[in-house]
Amino acid sequence: MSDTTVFSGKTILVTGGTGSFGHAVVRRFLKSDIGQIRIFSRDEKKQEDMRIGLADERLRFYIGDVREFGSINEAMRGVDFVFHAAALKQVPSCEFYPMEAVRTNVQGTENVVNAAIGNGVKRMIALSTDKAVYPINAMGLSKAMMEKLVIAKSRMLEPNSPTVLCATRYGNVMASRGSVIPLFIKQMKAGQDLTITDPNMTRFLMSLEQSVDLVLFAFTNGRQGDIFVQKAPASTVGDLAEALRIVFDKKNPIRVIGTRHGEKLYESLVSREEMARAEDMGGFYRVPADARDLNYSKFFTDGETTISVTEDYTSHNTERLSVGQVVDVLRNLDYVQAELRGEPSATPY
Ligand SMILES: O=c1ccn([C@@H]2O[C@H](COP(=O)(O)OP(=O)(O)O[C@H]3O[C@H](CO)[C@@H](O)[C@H](O)[C@H]3O)[C@@H](O)[C@H]2O)c(=O)[nH]1
Repeated sequence: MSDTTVFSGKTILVTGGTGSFGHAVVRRFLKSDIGQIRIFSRDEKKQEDMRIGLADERLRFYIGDVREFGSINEAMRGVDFVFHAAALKQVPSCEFYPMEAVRTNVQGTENVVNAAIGNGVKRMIALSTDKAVYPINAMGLSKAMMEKLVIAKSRMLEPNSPTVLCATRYGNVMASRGSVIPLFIKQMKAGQDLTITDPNMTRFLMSLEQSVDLVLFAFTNGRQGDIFVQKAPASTVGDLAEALRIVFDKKNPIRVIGTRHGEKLYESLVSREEMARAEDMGGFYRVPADARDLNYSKFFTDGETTISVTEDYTSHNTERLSVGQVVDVLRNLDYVQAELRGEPSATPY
């Protein structure tokens, strides 16, 4: 890791640290001369598996729930940097239990932020999703509120506050647990039809490693209340299925099942309203915190002329990968390589 000097001897805390992102970020940090990594999560079994699997004395495990201020506050003592990944992220479960999404994603984040401020943490990066932009499902809505909360809290901090609060947003992580790539592979291997919702539906494609890159970019470049997005290519679901059939040399028929509850034809990573003030940083966009203060004038009298002429940044208008390009991307994924070698359960968590 190139950021060795920033993290030398420091203590970081990862909420939701036993999940896919947690594993990826921890593996990255263990290559550096980090002082201590604290994993904060609810599930003791997953913590035990991680402790045994990674076997590194710099790891510390904290059982707790972001919903309980006391538990996160205790884990935050003496911490320099926080990566806040704990969340309810399944669209259907949040849809059925929206208050559970509020409790974890909104109130839990408030606890994390308050504990970070109270303990003089230097940087706190919260992980959000493209589903928080123009949200239509409870998961996205709760993540949108999480972002608003981070920004509102950051606005209330003194300019010289030792704590900087930021967020990152990313799209679908390829081959993550329960996602469409493992599903299609399972269907192909079982000789079943590939169940496609809508062949023209698009999603941003990102690897787990890129999600770590994004969070570290936010870490290095973040100013108070910033939201960071990494530019990413997209593909249609139809092309993704076709590419997987090529990679696995299968001819399973396609069956169109229609759009599922709570899902969109395409996702937006940056809204039109945000694009009007976003800073293009090459591979990334920085969306600075809305500078309106509590005198409210900009909510009522001072408008923004550029908004109407700007487009949002979506999986429909970003770089579109061809089937051949998706094939190349898939062949590079560890998960796909393991599946091709016939090593199932390549996702360790
Ligand atoms: O049987 C299926 C399942 C999915 N898809 C499509 O494949 C794409 C990706 O689907 P999926 O991998 O399920 O991702 P999303 O629905 O975009 O979101 C998933 O990934 C998010 C980020 O990890 C989670 O928060 C959500 O709960 C989870 O549904 C979408 O266009 C789906 O319509 C199909 O065509 N057929």
